[in-house]
Amino acid sequence: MSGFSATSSNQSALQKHVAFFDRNKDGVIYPWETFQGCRAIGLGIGISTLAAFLIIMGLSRKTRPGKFPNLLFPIEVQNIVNCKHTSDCVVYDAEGNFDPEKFEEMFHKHSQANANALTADELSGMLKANRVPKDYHGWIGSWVEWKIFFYVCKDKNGLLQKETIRACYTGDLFEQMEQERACEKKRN
Ligand code: HEM
Ligand SMILES: [Ca+2]
Repeated sequence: MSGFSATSSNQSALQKHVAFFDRNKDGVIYPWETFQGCRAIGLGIGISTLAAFLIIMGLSRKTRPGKFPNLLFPIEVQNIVNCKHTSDCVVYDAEGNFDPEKFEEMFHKHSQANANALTADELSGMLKANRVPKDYHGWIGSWVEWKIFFYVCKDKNGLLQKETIRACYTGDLFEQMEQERACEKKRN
């Protein structure tokens, strides 16, 4: 354990974004917790398994600088900022805080059909515009994050709403989705 409470109020937005996947709130995210978190927000078994493997194997080492590799692939929530990549939207600053100005700028630049939502085409355009030349790792990272996000969170008109995107950045979204799913299950 990292000695860090995953629920502390001085967490950065990026720490909150990932803390949802730390199911037992001990500050460390294991592959099975990523799987459970993905299932809790409604992803299928196949994609949740794939996400758990890819995220954990890609990010674990970066959050454990100087530590011996661990085959359980733990991700330390405290150090998640080390996993930031390039070719992103720069809405998370270098410390992993949410930058409201950059968020508005992103919408200003890329939402055309609707002021408060992105279409699939606008999203693709944004990903292309963010690409730093030859930064293939960053291209893939951004593509996977945004395409899964769009697929899971688009509304019935095929739009990704601005407030949904804001909640993804601030770390509230996954919690909301889990609660909504739980309510739906109760109703049915
Ligand atoms: C299905 C679940 C998830 C979705 C849909 C998702 C989606 C996103 C999106 C849309 C961004 C913004 C990227 C940008 O600004 O261009 C982001 C950022 C990020 N996410 Fe997630 N995420 C998920 C789960 C996770 C998990 C489990 C982790 C790690 C434990 C993680 C780590 C990160 C990091 C490190 C960033 C910052 C990237 C950067 O600024 O360079 N995400 N995510
Ligand atoms: Ca944990």
